[in-house]
Amino acid sequence: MSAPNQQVQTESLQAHGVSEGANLDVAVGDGACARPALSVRELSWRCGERAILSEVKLDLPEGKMLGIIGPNGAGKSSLLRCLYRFLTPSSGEIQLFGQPIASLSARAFAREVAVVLQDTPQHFDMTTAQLVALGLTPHKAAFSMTTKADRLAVSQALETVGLKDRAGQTYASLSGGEKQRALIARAIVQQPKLLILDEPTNHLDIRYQIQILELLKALGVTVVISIHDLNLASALCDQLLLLDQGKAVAQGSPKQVLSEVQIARVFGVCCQVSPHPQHGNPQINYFYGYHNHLQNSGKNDRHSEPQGEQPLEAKEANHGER
Ligand SMILES: Nc1ncnc2c1ncn2[C@@H]1O[C@H](COP(=O)(O)OP(=O)(O)OP(=O)(O)O)[C@@H](O)[C@H]1O
Repeated sequence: MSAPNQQVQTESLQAHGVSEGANLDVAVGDGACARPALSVRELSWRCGERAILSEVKLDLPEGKMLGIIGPNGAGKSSLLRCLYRFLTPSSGEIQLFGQPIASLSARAFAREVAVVLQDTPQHFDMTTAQLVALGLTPHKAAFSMTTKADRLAVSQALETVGLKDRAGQTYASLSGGEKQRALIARAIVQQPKLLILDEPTNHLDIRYQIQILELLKALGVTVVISIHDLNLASALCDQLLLLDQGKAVAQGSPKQVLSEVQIARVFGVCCQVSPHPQHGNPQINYFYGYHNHLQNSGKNDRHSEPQGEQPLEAKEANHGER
């Protein structure tokens, strides 16, 4: 299938320094790889009587990017909080390169795992460079001096996220998107084996959403992100884990997870899924005004089996193009 705006798209990519051949590098593999970096076994977390996460399982190969997707309240942040040890699971186990994370000291864990959260830290009087340099802390002895190599690492990380000219500006005065990129630079400096990011594309304009996710992929470390934009997740994540009411209802490659039926069932929206003209992974086009239709037909009854059918009006809207 040829995209009508392919020429424009190619020019736009070239304008951002991406060669035409490199476009195809965005294509996502099936995630099959020998060594699981992260293993989650029957992970459950309860808050009082309420089960927030129920028996979640996953294996993520080294160097791959996993996107955790699901509706509001599905348990995405709770799962991430278990992964970075803010929450202690009620049952189950998390292993990093075969070692239970619960057995690692705080310092060893900080060397292995970097976290970028939605809530920005309160380092109001720090410069951006000072904030990024905090990422070096787990690798340095107490009271040790800042070295030339440290300064170079900070400078390179700032350049990578496009903030080199903000190095001396206070972190507090950065825009929302600049703050987000500064936190990612801090995580890069930390040189983790596992990078966990809670909605890293929040606050970012579309150029930086794409750029930051491509950057995270290019780092070559194992990455786990929670993300709401299903098209972005489809384009750039190697694997997806779809959570619904604390349960993993689908996992695998974007092609395996992002079906019209699954999206209707879990998110209660009607859509058309077709291969993206560039990378071939699912591209989702949402239909508007069908929420009530789905409710009336029971097709977003999350406890019933999917019907595999779109409302008639949605089919008509497809104009037989599928
Ligand atoms: N400490 C807590 N105490 C009580 N309930 C909690 C706690 N933490 C999370 N929850 C509940 O668990 C559910 C899952 O929350 P979580 O933040 O993990 O969802 P999410 O998928 O990240 O949602 P969103 O997309 O809205 O960010 C929510 O209903 C939330 O209210």
